[in-house]
Amino acid sequence: MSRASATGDPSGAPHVTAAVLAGGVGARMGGPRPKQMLPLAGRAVIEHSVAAFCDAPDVDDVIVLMVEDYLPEIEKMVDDNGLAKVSAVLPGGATRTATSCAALRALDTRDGSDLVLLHDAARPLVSQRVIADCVSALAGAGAVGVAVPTSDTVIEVEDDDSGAETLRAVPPRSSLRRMQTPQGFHLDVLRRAYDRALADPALAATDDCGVVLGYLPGETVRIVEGDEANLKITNPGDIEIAELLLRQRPQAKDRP
Ligand SMILES: Nc1ccn([C@@H]2O[C@H](COP(=O)(O)OP(=O)(O)OP(=O)(O)O)[C@@H](O)[C@H]2O)c(=O)n1
Ligand SMILES: C[C@](O)(CO)[C@H](O)COP(=O)(O)O
Repeated sequence: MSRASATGDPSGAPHVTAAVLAGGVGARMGGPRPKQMLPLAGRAVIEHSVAAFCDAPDVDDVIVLMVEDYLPEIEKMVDDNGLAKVSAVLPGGATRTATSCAALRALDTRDGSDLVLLHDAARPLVSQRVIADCVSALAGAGAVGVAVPTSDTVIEVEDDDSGAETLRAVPPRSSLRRMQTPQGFHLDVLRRAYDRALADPALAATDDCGVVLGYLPGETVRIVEGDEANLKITNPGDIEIAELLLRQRPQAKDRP
């Protein structure tokens, strides 16, 4: 697999774009504003997410896909905070999948050998280790997911004839993981997967690695170790948990 750069990087490393997906309204969180705009330790949730990729040495530029009404606020956030790697702030789509497609469209003119990392804006605690591991793993795979083991037993359920939920299956826990983001791709791989997925009227994806698995069956999706702290702000109370996790994290100046 070639790592040659279409962008003329003298090191030969491919160009890496991070796309921060922030097109959701945060229905489960509730409240007047999307959850990615909530304050977390003095910054908006989305600012933590964007800053993490701006700080990542492997990442060349960052695009942000945001709920349309909030685009001016995000542009101001980028300017006010010197988030200089942000190259575009664009509208997201009506579903997460549509927002991933909007990110792909924004990268239409890029070379297929470029790399893209798709990340939930709602995961503000993503670490530099996870970002670096995701990029490194793309040297050996067309797609990379980030996942953690599950300490709970995960079950499958179904409704019985009366509509009551019942247990259908208990898959072996040792092979189960909980998927996180970022998820990384060679751009040509993600393009081919979505070309096929969008032609399928039954498309129902909850993440982008799943689209590659489902529509490009021959493509390896490597899984690298995620981080329990890389939680997805989803429900009321999650901001408070993220605040606690952030307090435990060593400050940049104290890191070895
Ligand atoms: N139309 C959408 C829906 C979701 N997302 C993004 O995908 C990530 C994960 O989605 P989720 O946690 O489901 O966010 P929401 O859709 O905002 O939440 P909810 O389902 O509770 O409305 C979030 O960063 C969210 O902003 C997106 O970019 N575009
Ligand atoms: C992509 C994801 O974060 C992986 O765990 C998750 O599937 C997003 O789901 P959501 O319902 O859009 O939050």
